[in-house]
Amino acid sequence: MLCAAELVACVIDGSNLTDSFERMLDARPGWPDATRGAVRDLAWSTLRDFGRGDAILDRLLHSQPPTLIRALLLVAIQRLRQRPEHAHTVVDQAVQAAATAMPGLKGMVNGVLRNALRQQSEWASWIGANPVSAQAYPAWWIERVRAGMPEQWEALLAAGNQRPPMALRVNRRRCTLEAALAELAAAGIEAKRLGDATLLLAQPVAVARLPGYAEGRLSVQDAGAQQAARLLAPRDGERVLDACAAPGGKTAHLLESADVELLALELDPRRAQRIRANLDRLGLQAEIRVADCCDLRSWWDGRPFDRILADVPCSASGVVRRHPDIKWLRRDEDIAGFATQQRRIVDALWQTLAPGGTMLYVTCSVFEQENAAQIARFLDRHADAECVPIDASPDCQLLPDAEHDGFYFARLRKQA
Ligand SMILES: C[S@@+](CC[C@H](N)C(=O)[O-])C[C@H]1O[C@@H](n2cnc3c(N)ncnc32)[C@H](O)[C@@H]1O
Repeated sequence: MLCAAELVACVIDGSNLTDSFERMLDARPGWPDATRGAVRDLAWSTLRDFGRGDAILDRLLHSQPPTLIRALLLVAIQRLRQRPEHAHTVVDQAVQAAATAMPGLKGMVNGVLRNALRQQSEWASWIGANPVSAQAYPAWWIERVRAGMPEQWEALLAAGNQRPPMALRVNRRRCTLEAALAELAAAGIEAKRLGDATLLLAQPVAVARLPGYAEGRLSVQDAGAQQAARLLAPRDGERVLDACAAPGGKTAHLLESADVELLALELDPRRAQRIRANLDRLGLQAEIRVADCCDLRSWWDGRPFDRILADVPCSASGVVRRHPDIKWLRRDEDIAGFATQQRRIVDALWQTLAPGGTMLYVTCSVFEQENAAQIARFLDRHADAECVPIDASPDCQLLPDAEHDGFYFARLRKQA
């Protein structure tokens, strides 16, 4: 419980959750999968519950404790809400954790949690008293989604508070879907077919348990993310640019789909290394370059691309259940910053697309400003661009559900 509280405290202090967890794992190489999973589950569930633990604590605390102790109380309250039948164990674990981290505050933690338990029947009304704790999102986020999707906003917010599904992509160069399903079944892993190369697991499992993963027959990739290669639909012999490529999930899928000449660009050198590792595992080849895709002079040789994947940096609001720290770390004004960055990227990349070529614009966002509004402005600026419909619509906004995360896709064709 203390490790989960440390992760929550890192996020409260402004750090990225995934990076903080990776640092924690690096410092504890011997941790078994079960311990990693338990710490992850506790920290991630606590952070998904944005504002709910605070709504309870604010009624019980008379002064602000140090961040780590507040984080510990949030983790304990989340656990108490999830597992009320284990209340005494949860309180004991929280008190022990406090005794280890800040012995002087052990009594306070004990007192607050026992007081909380005595008033458990009030929790629902405390949480329901304001929209932030009721929905478990910051107020600005609720407003943005409500304005953009007046009919779906509540379902959308609720979906972002669930545990995410786990989907796999079968590397069709090395394995068939049927063979992968049979291998999973033999390993006791239940899965169902979602698409030509997509499997959805009944329950998430540790990657190390996946048969064929190390041998490159399978990858872990959300089913929504797998739509990108289907929609860009590269053909053998084409020249393809993956402009924002790391960690390389979609790069690999494009290379599994057709024999293309692919250039993968990535701004962050550390993240770019992950593209190489992914491609090596899957037996795939591409040119990988560390570059700012907007700075054409630094990387473009002037030969146009037939297809471009622009999987641009974004708010990640469509994958918030996988990255719940973004509810805590993002600010409303950040969204305009992402929109500006996205605009620079698509305007630069458009110059490198061949006449008649296709650029797929992708975000994992559910905010209109980064999606449909961004593309409407792009079409205003570029008279030679048109949207190629996706399933009879000009674009496609996938909302997160039990099968996939939230993504936005717009397929743009340059006039020949
Ligand atoms: C949404 S992620 C890409 C995910 C990736 N396509 C995949 O499916 O695995 C966006 C990536 O773009 C990179 N990026 C951001 N700005 C960039 C730029 N100007 N040029 C190249 N890469 C950039 C980020 O570092 C990040 O790795």
